[in-house]
Amino acid sequence: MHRHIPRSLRFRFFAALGGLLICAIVALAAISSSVIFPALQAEERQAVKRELDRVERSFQLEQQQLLAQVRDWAHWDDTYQFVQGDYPRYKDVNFSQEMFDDMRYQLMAFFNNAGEVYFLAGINPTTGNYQTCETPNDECAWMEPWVNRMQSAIDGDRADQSAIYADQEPVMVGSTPILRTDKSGSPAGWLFKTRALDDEWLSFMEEYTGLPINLSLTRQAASSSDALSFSGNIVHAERYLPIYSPLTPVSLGIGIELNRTSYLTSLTTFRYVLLWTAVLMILVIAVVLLLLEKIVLKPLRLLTQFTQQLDIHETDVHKLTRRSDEIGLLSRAFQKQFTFQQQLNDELLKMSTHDALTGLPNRRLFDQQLETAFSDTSTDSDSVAVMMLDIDHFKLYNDHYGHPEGDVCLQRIADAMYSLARTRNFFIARTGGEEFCALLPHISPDKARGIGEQLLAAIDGLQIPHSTSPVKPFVTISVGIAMQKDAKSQSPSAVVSCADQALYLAKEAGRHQVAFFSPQLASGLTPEHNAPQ
Ligand SMILES: Nc1nc2c(ncn2[C@@H]2O[C@H](COP(=O)(O)OP(=O)(O)OP(=O)(O)O)[C@@H](O)[C@H]2O)c(=O)[nH]1
Repeated sequence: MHRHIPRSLRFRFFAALGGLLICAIVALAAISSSVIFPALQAEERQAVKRELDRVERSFQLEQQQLLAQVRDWAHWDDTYQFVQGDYPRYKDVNFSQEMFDDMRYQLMAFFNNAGEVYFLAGINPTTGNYQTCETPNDECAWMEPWVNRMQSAIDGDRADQSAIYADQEPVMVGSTPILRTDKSGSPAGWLFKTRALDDEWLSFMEEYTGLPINLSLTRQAASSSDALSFSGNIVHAERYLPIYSPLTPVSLGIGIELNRTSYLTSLTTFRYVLLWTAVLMILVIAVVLLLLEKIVLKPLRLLTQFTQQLDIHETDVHKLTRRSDEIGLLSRAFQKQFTFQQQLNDELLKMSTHDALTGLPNRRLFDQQLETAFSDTSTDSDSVAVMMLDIDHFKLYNDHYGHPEGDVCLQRIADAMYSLARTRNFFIARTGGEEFCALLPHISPDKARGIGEQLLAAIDGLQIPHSTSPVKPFVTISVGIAMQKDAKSQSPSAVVSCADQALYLAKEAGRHQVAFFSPQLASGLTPEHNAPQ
């Protein structure tokens, strides 16, 4: 029988491990969202910053190179003489459209030591033609805003540096005072070179850095942090570099576009790891539950059935008691306890149904057997005989030989009766002090009488001396027999009463004899002897 236990160990383990699993998954999710995903994002931002740093360094390198080229030209005796009017062929010898194209210059401006324009040469941004002028007017009017910025830099003592001018399209500028080759003496003027930060320059930078770059001008101060925006697999990053402007704050934004492959791959890998960790945890817990069920819970259920003495198969008991673990120990302890309890029960049962002195069944068992025998009687011709046997003058025996000797006498008589009962297959019990009862099912009156006489003879055969007996010099018994059909009601107690009356008749008739109950004989009895017991 399988009983439902409301809060079984299986339920508790399932709840505990299930709870543990949920906690672990929640913890994994929390760690992911609070630590790992931010770490991955920070790593991506670091990678973007490294790329922006690289682009900024390339930009600065370009500025330094331009400044170095300006200084190379400005610290040269030829240039020195040129701005002092001593070398008129200088411009024809050194300047050409090819040189400007090769060096990616847009404008070269020479100023005398009074800060006035001395000579201008450049590539017209509209026509792409090479032009030289003495002043930024007429066809060289496009140079004017730059020239003004350059002159204000000379006035502001900011003419020995690299800078970005962003009044129109942004340009990179390098400027320095014009000196002799050995840098002796005072400056003869200033030389400025500009390089347009146009599409051509951007293609050059892209080739140089390996990144798509774009530039933008923002009319606000440069911020210290980079601006990042994400769209799909692409991250757009922009860094703002400060540009000197006399009027409004302006900054130059250098933008790059990066593929997020590395970040997205890490994210996918991590999600994959998370998923498999969760699946693995579920699998481990399922296996743990299965093992628990097989190794602990099922044997425990069997043990519970075993301890409750429910219907449990012998092989299962064998399996339980053969185990070498704690369940095996418990099972063996229970088995030992059960065996001990069984023995105790058997002993108690025997004590409650048997007589301690003679070992014969007692009155209680006799009454049970009597009920059974009567209910088993199937036909009218089938009958049960009840026999009552009593030791003659046993009081005298006790008085003469003593009570202990009386006990021995009782035991010997009981043994003799039991031997005969076993061979003749009937039931015998000690129902009182020196009184015995026999129960003989499916027997005829003649055969019952025969058994009664055999019992009488068996006791005679013991030849237990009884010197004070008025009957014989040895211990004798009297026997009263009644058949089931003798009693009107044919109830077990009525038949016993009849047998008792028959015994009384045997005693009255001189003892040491077998008497049969008959209604005629019974009518001569005193009323108290006729009364059923
Ligand atoms: N030794 C011993 N004596 C017992 C035991 N049970 C009963 N007796 C004795 O049996 C005697 C029965 O005496 P009575 O009932 O007067 O019967 P009786 O002396 O046998 O006389 P009748 O039955 O008329 O022949 C009593 O003396 C009881 O003490 C027992 O277990 N051991």
